[in-house]
Amino acid sequence: MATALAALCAAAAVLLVPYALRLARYIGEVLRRNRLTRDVPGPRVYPVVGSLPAFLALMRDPHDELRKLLDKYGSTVRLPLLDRTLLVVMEPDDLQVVCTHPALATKPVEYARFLGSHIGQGLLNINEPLHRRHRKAITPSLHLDILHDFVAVFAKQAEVLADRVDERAADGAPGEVFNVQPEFGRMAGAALLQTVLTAPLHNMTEAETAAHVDALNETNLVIVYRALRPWWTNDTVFRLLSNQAEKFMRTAAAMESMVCRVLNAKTAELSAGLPPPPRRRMAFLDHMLRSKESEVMSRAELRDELKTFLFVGSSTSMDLMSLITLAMAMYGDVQRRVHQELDEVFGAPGTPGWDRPVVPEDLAHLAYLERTIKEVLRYAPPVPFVFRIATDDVRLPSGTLVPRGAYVGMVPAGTHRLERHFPDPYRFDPDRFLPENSAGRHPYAFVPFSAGSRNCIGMRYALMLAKTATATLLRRFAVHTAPGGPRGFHEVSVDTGATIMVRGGVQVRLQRRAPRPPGTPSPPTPAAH
Ligand code: HEM
Repeated sequence: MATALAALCAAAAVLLVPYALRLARYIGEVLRRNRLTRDVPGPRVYPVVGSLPAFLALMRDPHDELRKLLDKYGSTVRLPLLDRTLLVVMEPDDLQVVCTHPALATKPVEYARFLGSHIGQGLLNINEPLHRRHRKAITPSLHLDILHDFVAVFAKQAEVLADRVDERAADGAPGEVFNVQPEFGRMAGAALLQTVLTAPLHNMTEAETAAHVDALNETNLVIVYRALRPWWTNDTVFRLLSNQAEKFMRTAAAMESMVCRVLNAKTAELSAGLPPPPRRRMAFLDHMLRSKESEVMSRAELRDELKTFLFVGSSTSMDLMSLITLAMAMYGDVQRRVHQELDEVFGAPGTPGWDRPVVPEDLAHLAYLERTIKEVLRYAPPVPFVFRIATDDVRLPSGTLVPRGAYVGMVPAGTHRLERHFPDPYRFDPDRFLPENSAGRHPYAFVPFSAGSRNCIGMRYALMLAKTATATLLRRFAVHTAPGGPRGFHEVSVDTGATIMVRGGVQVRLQRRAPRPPGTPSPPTPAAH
C-alpha cells in the first residue's frame, strides 16, 4: 500500500515538474523585467497591482493625465501592471527605434483578445510572417489613383451629411445645439462600405445601411468597455453577468453579417462573369477577389481584413472629422482662414458653382485646411495608444533598456506635446506645419498614424476623406460651439475608446453661410440615434 502511494506521489511529482519549471521561468522573467526597469521614473507602484491606478486614470482621461505624467516624470515612464511591465515612450529618437526594430514589431496578445471577437485576425492584430504577407497583398488596393476615384464617393456622402444637418442650421444666427459625432460616424461608415468594400449600396435599404453603420459605432464603445474591465475577461462570466453582453454579441454578429453579405454578393458577381466596376485600378475587395493576390488569403482571412478595415477606418475617421469640426468652432480665426481659402477655390457663398462637389484636383489647393487637419491630429490624435511587446532586449537611444517581454506604449499625444519639437505645444496653430516651420523637425515627432512597417495603411485615405468632408460642410456652414462650450482643446475632456471620444459628444451649432433659397424643400428630418 505504502509503496503504491509512494509511486503515485513520485508520478505526480514527475508530472508537475514541467509546470513548476514553467512557473519558475515565468516568475524569473517578471523579476528580471522589474529589476532592469527599476530606475525608469514613474508613478507609485503598489503591491500586486503595480501602477494600475495610474494606468486606468490615463486610459480614462488620456489628455489631462498625460499632462500630469509628462510634467512629473518626463518623456519615458514606467508603469508595472500586475505581472506586466509597460514602458511609455515619447521621445522621437526612441519612437524611431520602437517603430523600426524587428524585436519591437510584435503586437501584444491583448490586441487579438479584445478585438478578435469583432474583427477576427486582421492587419491590426496579426504578427509576422502573416502580417507581411497580408500587407503586401493589400497595399496596391490603396494606390493614389484609386483614392482619387474615391473622392466622388466622399463628396457625395459629405453632401448627404450636409443635407441631413441643414435641418438643424439657421440663417443669420447659429441654429440648435446637436452632437455632430454620430453624423460623421454614419458618413464614414457609408463611405467605407462603398469604397473599401466596393459594396453597391443599392442592394441595401437606407435603414439597413444606417443599422450597419450604427453597429460599427457601438462596436468601438463596447470593445473598450470590456478591455478596461479585467473582471470581464472570461467569456462565460461576461456573457452571463454583464449588462453589456447582449450589445457585445449583437455588434459582433452585425459586423460578421455585414461583411459576409457583401462578400457573398461579390463572389456571386464574379461567378456570373460580371466585369469589375469601371475604375482605372481596382479597390480593396475587387482587387482581392480578382487579382492573383486573392490566392494569398483564404476567404476567412479576407473576411477578417474587411472587418478590420471597416472597424478601424470608420471609428478613427469619425473621430478625426468631429475633432476638426470642433476645432473650427473653438478657434474662430482658423475657421475664418479656412472659409477664405474655400471661397477662393470654389467661389463665395451663393455665387455660381460655390457648392459644387469637391473633385480630387481641389484638394491640392486647400493647403491651409490641410495644415489645420494636421494640427488637429497633433493636438488631439484620434488613436491614443499604440502597444508593442519586446521579443528581445532593446536599448533605446535615450538609454532606457526595454527588456524582453516588456510592453512598450507609444502615446502620440505625449510626443506631440514635447516643447522642443512643438514650441508652446498647448497653442493651436496650423502654421506649425508650414514648410518653413516644419524644416528640420524630427520625422518621428508627428506620429498620429504611427510609423514604420506597422503604420496606418489607411493614412492617405483618412486625410482625403477628412479634407473632402470638411471642405463640403464648411462651405455651407459656419460652426459654433454650444453656449458655454469649450474655448480650446485644453478645455475638452475625452474618454478613451479604441479611439478618443469627446466626453458628452461634439456639441456644435451651425449657421448657413448662404440662406436656403426660398421654395427649397427641407431635407428629410435626420433619423434619431
Ligand atoms: C484619422 C484617421 C486614422 C488614424 C488617426 C489612424 C491611426 C492609426 C494608427 C495609430 C495605427 C497603428 C495602430 C497600432 O499599431 O496599434 C493604425 C493602423 C491601421 N489603420 Fe489607421 N488610422 C486612421 C484611419 C484609417 C483608415 C481610414 C483605415 C482604412 C481605410 C485604417 C486602417 C488601418 C489598418 C488596417 C491598420 C493596421 C496596419 C498594420 O498593422 O499593418 N486607418 N491606424
